[in-house]
Amino acid sequence: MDTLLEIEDLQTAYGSSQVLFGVGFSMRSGAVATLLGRNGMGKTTTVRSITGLTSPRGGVIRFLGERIDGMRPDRIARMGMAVVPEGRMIFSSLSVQENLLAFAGNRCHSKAPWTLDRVYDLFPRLKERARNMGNQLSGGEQQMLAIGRALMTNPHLLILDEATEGLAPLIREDIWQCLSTLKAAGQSILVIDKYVQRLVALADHHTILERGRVAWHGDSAALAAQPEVWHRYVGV
Ligand SMILES: Nc1ncnc2c1ncn2[C@@H]1O[C@H](COP(=O)(O)OP(=O)(O)OP(=O)(O)O)[C@@H](O)[C@H]1O
Repeated sequence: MDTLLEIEDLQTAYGSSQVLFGVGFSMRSGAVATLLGRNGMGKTTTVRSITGLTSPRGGVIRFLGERIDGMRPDRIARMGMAVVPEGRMIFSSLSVQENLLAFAGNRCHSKAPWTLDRVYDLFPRLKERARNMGNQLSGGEQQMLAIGRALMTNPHLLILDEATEGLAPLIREDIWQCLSTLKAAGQSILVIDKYVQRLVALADHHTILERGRVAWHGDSAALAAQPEVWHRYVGV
């Protein structure tokens, strides 16, 4: 499998406050990777650095073999990176269907691209709600819509930042199931979340951040075998 994302020695700051101190990890195409760590450890800042929302002060980020550190967020998105951000950010005054169509495209030139019908197959609930406005949806439905909308861009890499935050356990399980389906279909996914036990079953590779540095990285078998690592760095 090809390397999809490579991060080396990432240094990111907000003004004079440095948050990332040499973060590095890489992801292969088709893999599901996680970024784990307690609140405030730098996960969202890492995502903001990768997606171009916050320019890193130092380090290298390569996506599809091309350097993207310092590149504008819209250009990075057009290369085939889609983020489901914390807070979902769906358009409340557009219908479900309009939200899904707003960013439709085939950025990874897939032979079997995501379409409205395929998204509705993945999330039948969205089909039932197709004509409802974004602000009429439950939290779980909004999350499904945010994921569906990201898929409609046919991204090489899908990034979910705290996608299950605030969701009821059953709805959260729906989201995990959806990610399993996407993984089986070969979608590369970077997941930021705190449900280590569930992520060990879903993902291939994990990077744990502690105060802006990589505290641990390894595969699911290694993480499953070291629950003390979860307790120490993720607090579960
Ligand atoms: N816009 C900002 N300006 C200044 N400091 C910030 C900003 N955003 C985040 N920080 C600080 O950077 C550090 C890392 O935050 P970040 O959001 O990356 O952590 P996180 O691991 O994603 O945590 P959470 O799960 O709480 O979002 C924290 O100390 C936070 O207070």
